[in-house]
Amino acid sequence: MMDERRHSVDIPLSKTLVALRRVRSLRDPSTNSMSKLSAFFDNWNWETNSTNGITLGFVNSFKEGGIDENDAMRSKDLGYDEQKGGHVDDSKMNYNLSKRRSSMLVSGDNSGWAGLIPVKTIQAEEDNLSQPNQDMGCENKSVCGRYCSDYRGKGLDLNCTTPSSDRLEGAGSCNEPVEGSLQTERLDHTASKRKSRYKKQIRSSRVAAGDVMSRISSPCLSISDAPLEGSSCGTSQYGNTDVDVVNLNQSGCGISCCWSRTPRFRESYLPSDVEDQHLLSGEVGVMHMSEQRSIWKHMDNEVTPYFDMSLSHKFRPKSFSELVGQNVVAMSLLNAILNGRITPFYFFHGPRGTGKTSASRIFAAALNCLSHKENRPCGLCQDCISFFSGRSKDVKEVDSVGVNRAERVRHLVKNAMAHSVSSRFKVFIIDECHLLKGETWATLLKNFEELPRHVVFIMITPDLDKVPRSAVSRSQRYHFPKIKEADTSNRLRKICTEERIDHDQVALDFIATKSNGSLRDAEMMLEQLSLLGKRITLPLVYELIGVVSDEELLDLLDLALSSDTSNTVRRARELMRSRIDPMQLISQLANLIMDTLAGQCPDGASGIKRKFYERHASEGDMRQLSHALRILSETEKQLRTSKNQTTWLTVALLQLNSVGSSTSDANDSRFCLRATTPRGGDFLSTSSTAESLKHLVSCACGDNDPCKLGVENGERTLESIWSGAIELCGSNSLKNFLRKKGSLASVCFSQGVAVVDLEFYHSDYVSKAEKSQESIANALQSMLGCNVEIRINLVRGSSMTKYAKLKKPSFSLFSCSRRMRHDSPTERGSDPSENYVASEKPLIREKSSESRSSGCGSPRPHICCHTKEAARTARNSDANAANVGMAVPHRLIPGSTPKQHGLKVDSSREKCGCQAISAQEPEEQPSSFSRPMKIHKLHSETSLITCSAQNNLELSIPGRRSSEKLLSCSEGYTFCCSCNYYHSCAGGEDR
Ligand SMILES: Nc1ncnc2c1ncn2[C@@H]1O[C@H](COP(=O)(O)OP(=O)(O)OP(=O)(O)O)[C@@H](O)[C@H]1O
Ligand SMILES: [Zn+2]
Repeated sequence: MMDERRHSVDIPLSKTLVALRRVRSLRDPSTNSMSKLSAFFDNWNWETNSTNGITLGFVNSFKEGGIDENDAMRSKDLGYDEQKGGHVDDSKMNYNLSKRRSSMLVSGDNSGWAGLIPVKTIQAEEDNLSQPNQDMGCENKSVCGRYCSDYRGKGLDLNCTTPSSDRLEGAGSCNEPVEGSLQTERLDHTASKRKSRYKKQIRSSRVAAGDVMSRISSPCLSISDAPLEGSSCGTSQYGNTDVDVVNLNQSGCGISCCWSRTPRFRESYLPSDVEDQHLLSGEVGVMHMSEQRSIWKHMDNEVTPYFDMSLSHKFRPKSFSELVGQNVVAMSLLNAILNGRITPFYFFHGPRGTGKTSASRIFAAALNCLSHKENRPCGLCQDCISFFSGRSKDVKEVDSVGVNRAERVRHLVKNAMAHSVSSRFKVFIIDECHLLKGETWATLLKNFEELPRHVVFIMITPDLDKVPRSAVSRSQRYHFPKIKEADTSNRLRKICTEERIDHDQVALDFIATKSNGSLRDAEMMLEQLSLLGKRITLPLVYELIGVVSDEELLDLLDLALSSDTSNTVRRARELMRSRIDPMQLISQLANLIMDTLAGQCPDGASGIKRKFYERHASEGDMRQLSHALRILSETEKQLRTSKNQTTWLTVALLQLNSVGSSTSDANDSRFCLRATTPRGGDFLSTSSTAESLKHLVSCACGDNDPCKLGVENGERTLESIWSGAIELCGSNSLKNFLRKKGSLASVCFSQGVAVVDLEFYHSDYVSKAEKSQESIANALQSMLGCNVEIRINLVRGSSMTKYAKLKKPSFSLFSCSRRMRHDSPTERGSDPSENYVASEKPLIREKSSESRSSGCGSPRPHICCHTKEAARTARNSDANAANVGMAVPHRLIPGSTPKQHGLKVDSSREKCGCQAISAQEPEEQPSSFSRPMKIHKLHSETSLITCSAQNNLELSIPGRRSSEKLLSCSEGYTFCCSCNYYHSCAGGEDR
């Protein structure tokens, strides 16, 4: 038509010529007619202009008559400015084109762009699917992969997008014909490049075609089957319930239900919905990616520039077989359908991103699928097509927020009661149903019994506990567990292959690990990484998500477990200063330790990791690691509320090496340092608890004669601690006194408290020390960095001979006198009626019998088993002892006698003036003792002891006066703290 209105835009000549060539190339060589984009380009007019060269004009061939408002608007949108009449920015033009097309589509305006590319033309192109034709203008079909195949699978030979690195170029050549034309100059330069790829593309196109076939089992819409209902497909069965999502398809369709019209932001405003929206629209065959993008812009108030679908939307499963890692659920749901065992209420619950929403849609489709085959939804039948194209009137996704209003839920129920339009089932999918109010649930449940058999509610929630029990108990519940790492990893690999994302498998594995069972999270992470445009490698993943590499982690853990305090601090600070989140670091350390404890070296673990596992396989290491794990878990809790996470994490790391590898039981963190030699010589100085504890650790880790090593280390450490503590004492006289007259005999760590034994060789010194007890305790506390309980012991007979006697190796090793042992009934022996209170067992053992008697399987003699309760009691007891500043007796192990230990036994009590009062009930006999006890009176002071020949029990009498002595008894021998000798007292009678 000559009077057709033309709107012209000036573009540079070179571009125009290339564009012309390009337009020609769009013609089908056989018919010489414009194929895919013919209608579109038929509406562009190319003309020369004397001043501006060639002008590209838009011909409104779809309007008969002259200018109308739309035309004017279009011309404006195209960038034509009559006043200026000059060149218009290409990008602006393209943007306006998209925008305009979008608005026309959304508003149902068929007169303009929507009509430019008749469905028939597209349909015709469908036939050429397997013949990749450059002339069709889609040179990147092969690259487009899933896109092309998907759309073709749906009978929509829409434009293509090029994922990954080819995206931009693809966009130029495929998605945006106009843009493509305008940019052809650039593209032309790359023509040779494209040519070389052409062969590849042909091959890939075949793959794409194959993909269509492979997706036959998926519910893909085929246009030949699809009734293109246009914009007037009837009134929604749901009427104006208004409970639906925002209905962008305002063109009169009235359908307010669709396949993926979830009202949540992430659903509503992401590309898959646009895909769905496009499927919803009457113009299914005419929408191009550019148009989709325009819609996305429109949907997002034209703020967010979308260029592509997110991976998680692109790869949303559309059949049960595509659901990853939910085989049980999928099979169960499918069988329910096949056996006709459908209930009105279903709950899909489980962690986020595990496929609940996808499964609910698949289930809804399968419920109405008309196929007689087992593989449902077939994607081919009438119902599947209308469902997947978003035109199903019987499946509805309900916004849980929207439905929360009373009138809406009533409306919903009313609609549910109505007959389904064309399908067998009327399905309501309510996502995030835990957000429903009580009254909404009440309304739903009130009508539950009356619901027709054809109504199915699928309620989705991540947390079933937040849903009323009354609703849950009436429903079938399907739990969607976290997706296994292997499944996630496989899925990611598949996506990478389809999307041509260059990757290292180990990086994908790591993403799978970090996604915590959420496939969506994994896909999102992959997407982020793919956007970097680099090969996805492990370091890249580390960098993106801020985790520490294996090497760094193991290095740090090794330092922390060793005594290298300064390097531990330095390394930890370095890591956290650079990029690592302390919480993340703790979690990684914990995972590493857990793997080591479980003895699992993951397949594919790095060499360095493997070595670490091998290095920490001994029993001592295991104990150390399990304690480290406890420290980390406590720190993790602390970090959650702490503002200074870095500091506290560093503190925790420093504590890792304080782990009692000398502890025998994971429940008890006690360990002990004990001096074995008389004090004297130069004392080593130490600077920190960690430093002092390293000796202990090395003791426990040593393979050769650990006791000896432990003793030596312990000795050195004690000296260091003592000298350090003395330095911290305020007064010089106290310093001198402690230096000359006192020594540190042992330090026992238990439950964060250090029980310190100090020894003095004269009672005067003891009393002097008692007077300065507070200062000494403070100094030791500063030195050890933890709470301290001190016990001031008198070592009688201050001669070194006596001292040396007490320090005989076999004895001194176990002279941490407050070790607790709570024997099991079998260990205790015959009488189960014996009522054991938290008892303290002598820890003095013969070296030879250590491994046998320790009960914890440890070969280390200074290790024994403790229970928490025993430890607690011991601490109380120790505290009491410390409070009174009394000497603590040494203990004997069952079956041994003092003589065997080279200890003096005083058979004539008169020697020290001890008087044993036999057969006298104690005034404060604890009820827990079932056996009669003997009370011995030593000197004039009353002490309570137990004197059972079989059991070695010691009483802790609450409220004991300071004058009372704490005694112990072993195999009938009692240690008298007054005379420092053992007395025999078996059965209350001296032996
Ligand atoms: N089991 C799965 N199989 C395949 N893809 C999955 C699976 N789970 C999640 N995905 C991917 O994650 C995306 C989101 O899944 P979906 O919405 O079904 O999860 P969801 O469990 O409903 O999550 P939410 O609880 O957050 O709603 C899907 O588009 C898909 O790409
Ligand atoms: Zn079907």
